[in-house]
Amino acid sequence: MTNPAIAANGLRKSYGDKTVLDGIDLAVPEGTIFSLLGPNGAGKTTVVKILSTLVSPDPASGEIRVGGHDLAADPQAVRAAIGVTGQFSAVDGLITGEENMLLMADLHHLSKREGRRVAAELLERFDLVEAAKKPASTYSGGMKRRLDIAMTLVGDPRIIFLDEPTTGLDPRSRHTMWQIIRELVTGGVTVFLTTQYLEEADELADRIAVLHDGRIAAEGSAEELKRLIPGGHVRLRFTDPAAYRSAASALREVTRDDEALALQIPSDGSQRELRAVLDRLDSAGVEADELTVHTPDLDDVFFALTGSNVPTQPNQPTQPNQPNQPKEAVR
Ligand SMILES: Nc1ncnc2c1ncn2[C@@H]1O[C@H](COP(=O)(O)OP(=O)(O)OP(=O)(O)O)[C@@H](O)[C@H]1O
Repeated sequence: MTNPAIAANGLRKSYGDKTVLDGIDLAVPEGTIFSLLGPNGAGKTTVVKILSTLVSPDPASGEIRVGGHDLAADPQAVRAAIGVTGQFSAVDGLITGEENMLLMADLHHLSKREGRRVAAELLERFDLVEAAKKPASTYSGGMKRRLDIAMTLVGDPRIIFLDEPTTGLDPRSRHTMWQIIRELVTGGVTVFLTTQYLEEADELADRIAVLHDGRIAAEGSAEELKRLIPGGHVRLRFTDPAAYRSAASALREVTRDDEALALQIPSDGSQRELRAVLDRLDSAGVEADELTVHTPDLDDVFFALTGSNVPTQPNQPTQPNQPNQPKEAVR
């Protein structure tokens, strides 16, 4: 990587005797989306605050460069290169969306005329023209996030930190936000995205780092991370204990769950492997009551790496308008 947008070595941060970041290395190429993934309290916001100069890293940290500038030596240059949105939003609810934008333009020392031009263009781009004259406190969650990003773009940053940009949004707003993020990157911006949602990282990120216990537990593309863990499996469930026992002895390499009367067989989910399983069941004269094919996803990676499930959200983006499906229990 010749010129990473963000490069951090041995990033450390403790509060009192609590170590939040225990020496993490990050390298984010320009014009890519990097996702820092971790559950509540993992330290994602702390990383964003450090990289955006809001909080100092511990002195024992190594070199940190953002936008080519040394964070410790030239924080001012770092601030000029970046935009930050998220949990510590800059939106002022008491004034209108347009006034928020103009205030931002003032902060960036744009002339009145240029400020109005940029504000109008961004309000249009983020579908906020109709709401522009209304107080931001009346905006929906999705509109506030869009206004927040629009305000960040007033300064034309090359690197944008998005701290959990879709937490609490409904599926439609979440998809809009994903589209906005993709467009930012198409325009050459580097996005540093924190999220608790595996699906979001899978959907957007070129590279994903899993933060766990103050360290990066794994890093790679979604595909690389999925390859880190054992392959998929077929799960068979029975209601008749005798059928369950016959199937267990007829099949090879089964993992038994005697309580649930369920069998798990390693499988790549291919037609050939499925047929082999079904042929063996047929030969044994047993029929499963339920058959499910499970291919590994980022959830499995997260589980394998951290031993805990990530929280799911009320409406999963892949199944808009449907209740959340329970995660498969057998692993
Ligand atoms: N100023 C502070 N003083 C003391 N502890 C802090 C401070 N800021 C953060 N922490 C602690 O550091 C840990 C990481 O917090 P952080 O906000 O970075 O997590 P996070 O991964 O962003 O979680 P969330 O998804 O809840 O925002 C938490 O245990 C938090 O309590």
